[in-house]
Amino acid sequence: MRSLLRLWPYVRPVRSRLFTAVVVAVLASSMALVMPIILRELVDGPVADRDPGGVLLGGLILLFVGVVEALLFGLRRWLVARPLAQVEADMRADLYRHVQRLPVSFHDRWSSGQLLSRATGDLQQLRLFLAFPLTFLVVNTTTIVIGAALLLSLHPPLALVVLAPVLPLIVVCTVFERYYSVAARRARDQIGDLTTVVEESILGIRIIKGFGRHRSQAAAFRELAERLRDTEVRKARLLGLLMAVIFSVPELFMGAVVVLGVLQIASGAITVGTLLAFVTIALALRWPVESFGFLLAMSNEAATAADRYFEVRDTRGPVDPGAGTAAPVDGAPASRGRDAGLRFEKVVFRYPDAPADTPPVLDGIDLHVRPGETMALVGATGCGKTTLTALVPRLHEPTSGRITLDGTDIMTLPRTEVRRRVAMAFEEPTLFSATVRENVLMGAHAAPEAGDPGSDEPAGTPAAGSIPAAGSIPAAGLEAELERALRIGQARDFVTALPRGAETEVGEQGMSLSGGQRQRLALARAVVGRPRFLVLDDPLSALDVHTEARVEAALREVLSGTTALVVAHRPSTVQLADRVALMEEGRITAVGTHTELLASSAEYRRLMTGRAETAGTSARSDSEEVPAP
Ligand SMILES: Nc1ncnc2c1ncn2[C@@H]1O[C@H](COP(=O)(O)OP(=O)(O)OP(=O)(O)O)[C@@H](O)[C@H]1O
Repeated sequence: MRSLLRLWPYVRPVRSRLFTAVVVAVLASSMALVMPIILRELVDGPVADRDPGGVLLGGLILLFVGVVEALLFGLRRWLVARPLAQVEADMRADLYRHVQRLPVSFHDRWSSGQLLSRATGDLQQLRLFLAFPLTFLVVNTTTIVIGAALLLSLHPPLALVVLAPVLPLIVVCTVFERYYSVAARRARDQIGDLTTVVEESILGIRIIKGFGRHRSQAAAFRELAERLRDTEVRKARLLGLLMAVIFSVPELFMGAVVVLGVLQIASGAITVGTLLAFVTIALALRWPVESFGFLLAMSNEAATAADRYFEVRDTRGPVDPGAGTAAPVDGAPASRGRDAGLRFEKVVFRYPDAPADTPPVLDGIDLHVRPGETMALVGATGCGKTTLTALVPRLHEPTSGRITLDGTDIMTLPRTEVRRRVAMAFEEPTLFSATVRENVLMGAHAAPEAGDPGSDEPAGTPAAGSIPAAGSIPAAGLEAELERALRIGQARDFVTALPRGAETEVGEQGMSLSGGQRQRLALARAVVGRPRFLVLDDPLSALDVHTEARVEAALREVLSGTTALVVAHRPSTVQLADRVALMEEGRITAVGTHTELLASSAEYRRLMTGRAETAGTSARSDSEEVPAP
């Protein structure tokens, strides 16, 4: 009940329709109880008196009552269909919005399948509950109470026999509820796990095919599907048991009533019409009683679905201390002092779910990227480079220490403002199923929405397929900016060659493009808004040498006007930087120019030359041949 009561804020706007629908359903059900009374009058009156006119009239009245019952049930459906579809849509929209705002650490923990199943199956279950069990639990209880009162008024001793199983049935239902809710929760979680496997297999179909893993993948799927099947069978068994009790026990008592009733007629205590009315009312109560089994089961499923839905909704992102504060105006005095640029001060970071006794991923990072400077971040794989870059746009937040943009602590700025100032391109270039233009212009953020201070997402981030907002660039300049960004990403040629140019849809995750093409669009997206700060996580890794050289040449133009932190694995990318920071096991161990570090750091020499040798590109990257930036 507690779980289901939480639906009230969504149900409130449609409460009058829902209430009307319940009243209409009660009226419709009462029609079924009126019929036996008419029947009694018919049998004891016109039928006993052999009056054909009376029988015809009685028949017509019965027909009329039946038609009214059908119309009322139809009206009930009409009343609830649209409002409840709206409730489902509102809940889904709220869930989507909430999930979009939750921090990256939440998404690291939650599988996509669990989120998908909550946004689809669980919400459908809730709509079904509001449309059906909620109404009929009320309607059937009312019908049973009215029916019981009618039976008691017709013949109290027989009525007590019919109603005798009510108490034992309530006990059985309570026990059932306890077991069924456990199985229902397990089934819904297993559906979430299964959805994750299906989603992963579809997204990773190339890898599965490439490695011939379809059999093992199918086996993994089958195992999960069988587990779900077992849980569903358990649910069916529990429901079957309940239904067997609910169906058979009243039936036995019905049999007893018929025998006792016939004896009563024989002794002249009641009329045939009274017994007929009695039995017909008792039979009319059969469905309300029998339906309690599956109504309870559906309510249980709905309570589980509500729990799962609110589990996500109750997850709070970290509070945004900067939310609501006015962001300092760009170019304010602080930005011109010694604090200008991007500065890390004693930054320590540990992933939220990391065991407490493990060392932090970043341990006391002190680094200053001066305004207009490009700093390359070089380090062995897994040393924490990506993690460090993710802290700048506040995808994660430092465990301790601080990061400043032009002297302002990013924790005092609203997230939307941080992300307006900082643009990113990741090694894995994610595109959305939208056009090239929409994907690239995503990087042009709109001004933060009023009343949206705590959002984890920039206000201008569009949903996949929607038209992005581009607030900081005037509409007239948008075309030119798109052209410029595509030119820097060396993407103009291939975009022009696409069937509809920049208006071409790139398909789900941009899979219709090559890895290098996706990377170039992601780079264009990062530079499109002329960001003040640019964070690039090895953004050229998928490009061939010639394209990489062309992109680098164009990128120099952008980098000269921005403060940039660039994760570099290759000497050629290092060439873009003014200085290089060497990272080892979560610490910055050296900072200097490429030449200085080559001369002073054995680890740096190893990374620059060793990488080249294993990659077989020693001619390009041998330390002697890599020109100092
Ligand atoms: N979401 C996460 N949760 C927990 N630990 C993580 C998470 N992401 C990364 N790590 C751990 O943090 C460490 C640093 O990872 P990170 O991706 O920052 O390294 P990197 O230097 O960028 O590596 P690469 O050069 O291979 O991209 C690794 O040990 C990794 O296992």
